[in-house]
Amino acid sequence: MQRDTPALVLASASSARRSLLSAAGLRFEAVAAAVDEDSIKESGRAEGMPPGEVATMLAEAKARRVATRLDRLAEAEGGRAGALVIGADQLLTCRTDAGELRWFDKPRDLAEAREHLLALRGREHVLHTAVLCWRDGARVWQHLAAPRLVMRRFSDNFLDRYLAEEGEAILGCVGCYRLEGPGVQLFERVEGDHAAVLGLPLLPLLGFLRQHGVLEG
Ligand SMILES: Nc1nc2c(ncn2[C@@H]2O[C@H](COP(=O)(O)OP(=O)(O)OP(=O)(O)O)[C@@H](O)[C@H]2O)c(=O)[nH]1
Repeated sequence: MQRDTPALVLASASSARRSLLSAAGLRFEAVAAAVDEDSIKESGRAEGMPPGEVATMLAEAKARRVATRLDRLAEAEGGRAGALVIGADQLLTCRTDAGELRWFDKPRDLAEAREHLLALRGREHVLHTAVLCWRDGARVWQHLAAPRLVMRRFSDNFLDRYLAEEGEAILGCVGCYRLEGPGVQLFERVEGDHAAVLGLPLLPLLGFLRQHGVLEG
């Protein structure tokens, strides 16, 4: 079980990430990171960075932003800084008929979710899922997973029913699905760790937390 060590913080507003850590029995604080993800993504893409590197850069920006804020607060109150902060990010890419690599963000509304799902139908996409730990002003660990998922050629009627059933719940999901829910019906094949699909490569993270003394071996 977790020892009384420096606080563990998840720099994320993602409910799936929070649920995964809580279900694993970890005690932590969740603090949303106010970073401008779009501009970081655009500059990474403009420099020709691969999606996994952009996801890692975003995960680090989130962890660093929250860690800096918490350390400043702790110092201002004469408390102890040095929380271990977890950052994560997930990017979706899919190759188009023309062979281009299209990057997908979370959908802004259900109409855009429909457009995304039609573009992903019958194809393989990759979820570039980065997780990173930050402490005392430095990156202390990182991991990148890249699960590959193949959507079946579901019918338009199925898609209409799916969107009506799931509704806004999928707007917080980069692929417009919750694999742990009805979203699983979209798929022909899923290769990779389930937790990584949901947004947090949990097993490698738990391994680091044990090695770092946050969890007992
Ligand atoms: N419940 C669920 N969520 C998923 C699934 N696949 C992707 N996601 C979510 O899609 C989101 C990916 O967007 P990100 O930008 O990485 O994270 P976010 O939701 O904006 O949250 P922050 O970490 O605060 O940036 C994450 O919240 C993932 O948990 C899934 O199958 N199920």
